[in-house]
Amino acid sequence: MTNVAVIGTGYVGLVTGVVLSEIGHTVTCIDLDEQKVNSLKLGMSPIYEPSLDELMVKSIESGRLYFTTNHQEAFVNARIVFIAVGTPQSESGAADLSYIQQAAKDIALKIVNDTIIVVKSTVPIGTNDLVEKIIYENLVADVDVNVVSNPEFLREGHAIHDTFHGDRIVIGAESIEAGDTIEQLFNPLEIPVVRTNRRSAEMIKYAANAFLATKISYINEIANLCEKMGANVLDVADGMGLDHRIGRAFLNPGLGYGGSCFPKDTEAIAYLGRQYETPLTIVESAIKANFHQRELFLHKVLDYFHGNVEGKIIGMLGLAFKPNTDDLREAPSLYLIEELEKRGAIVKAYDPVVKNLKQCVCSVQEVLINSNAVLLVTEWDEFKKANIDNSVIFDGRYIYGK
Ligand SMILES: NC(=O)c1ccc[n+]([C@@H]2O[C@H](COP(=O)([O-])OP(=O)(O)OC[C@H]3O[C@@H](n4cnc5c(N)ncnc54)[C@H](O)[C@@H]3O)[C@@H](O)[C@H]2O)c1
Ligand SMILES: O=c1ccn([C@@H]2O[C@H](COP(=O)(O)OP(=O)(O)O[C@H]3O[C@H](CO)[C@@H](O)[C@H](O)[C@H]3O)[C@@H](O)[C@H]2O)c(=O)[nH]1
Repeated sequence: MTNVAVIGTGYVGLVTGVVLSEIGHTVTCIDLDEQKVNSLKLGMSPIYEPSLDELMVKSIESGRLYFTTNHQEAFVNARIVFIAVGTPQSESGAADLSYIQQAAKDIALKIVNDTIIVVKSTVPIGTNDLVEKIIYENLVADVDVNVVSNPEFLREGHAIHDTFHGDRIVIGAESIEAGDTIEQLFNPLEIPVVRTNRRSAEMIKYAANAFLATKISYINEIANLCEKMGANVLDVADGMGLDHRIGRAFLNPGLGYGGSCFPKDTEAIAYLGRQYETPLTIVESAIKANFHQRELFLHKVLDYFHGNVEGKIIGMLGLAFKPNTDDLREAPSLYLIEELEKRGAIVKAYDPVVKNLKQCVCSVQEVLINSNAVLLVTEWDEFKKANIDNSVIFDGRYIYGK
């Protein structure tokens, strides 16, 4: 079993650390955020993710999972160091690599063993090369370093399940031995492994996310046409999805995609296309269609009130960008709240997990009572069972039947 360090304890770093320790490795997770590390040490996860807390506590108690803010402490025994820091969108649309660059410098200054560095963050093609360069330029100890790309495919809300039962593990390595070591690390998971060079591995991640985002934008445009033509998009999606070449997954129409990945990753790959003068016109269109979908929904609501929502009470069911998470990054709810309040509406919202916005109320019932209209924004199971009979509902996720 191997001694591993993980830099970054967000969705990806924390889940990676917990799962690696669950399959027998000894893992130390590092984060700069002291408050986060203190709560993690007590077995409290800062994010809402089904079964994460239980597994985390189990691993801490078994003595195979540690947390620290001190890189040196984490690296002293580590043979493998994962980088799982954020790669947010910068103003140009490109991925902001400043956290990655800082992590590479931290590694260079503080590792003391021959180490394999695994880049798990979603990064533009060529970033693993950059990480290797930064490390070798700043390396203090006389040690060997290999950099391996291992993009992550987990979904929020299913993170633990996806890590144990992923469709594939992608390992992009220039050194066969380093790639073999990472493959062995994941061996107990018994998930099919795809071996490539580093640049292909980096591309697989962006190409997969952009494809899924495009699939969503595609069905959303079909849904808009269905509405005008008397077709039922859910029947259409079922009929299309039974063709195994298409598949039913990611054909759920609605308000479009949000979250911390699709919006920024589609922008980042589109940016690369422009940078390398190979425009990704399909992805560019998917991005535009996604934004249009939110606008269209907003305009349906405004039209219902003849363009004037001043003083109207608008109820909102769901705030998180999707069910089973508390993540609000790029959530359509935030766009809708801003646009409606700007026009003088009073928004009251209920989400089973997100409780910290000033619009939050305590129950579905509270949303339904007295609202002039109700917007279904996140398809939590709880809302599927709610009695909505007497309300004007704008169903942003097509959950209320065909
Ligand atoms: N969230 C997802 O579902 C998901 C899935 C697959 C891939 N990804 C990718 O994985 C990466 C991480 O995403 P996330 O959602 O886990 O990020 P996050 O923003 O939730 O967490 C990143 C963490 O890294 C810490 N950090 C930053 N720089 C550091 C440093 N130098 N040393 C120690 N800690 C540092 C931050 O304090 C933060 O806690 C991104 O590239 C993202 O695109 C995310
Ligand atoms: O048929 C669908 C499926 C999803 N969505 C929306 O798409 C967004 C993303 O959903 P999902 O993919 O389930 O969640 P994420 O946690 O963002 O996961 C995506 O992004 C991660 C980060 O890169 C990847 O690791 C995952 O494989 C990829 O699915 C959400 O707003 C969903 O509401 C739809 O509108 N229709």
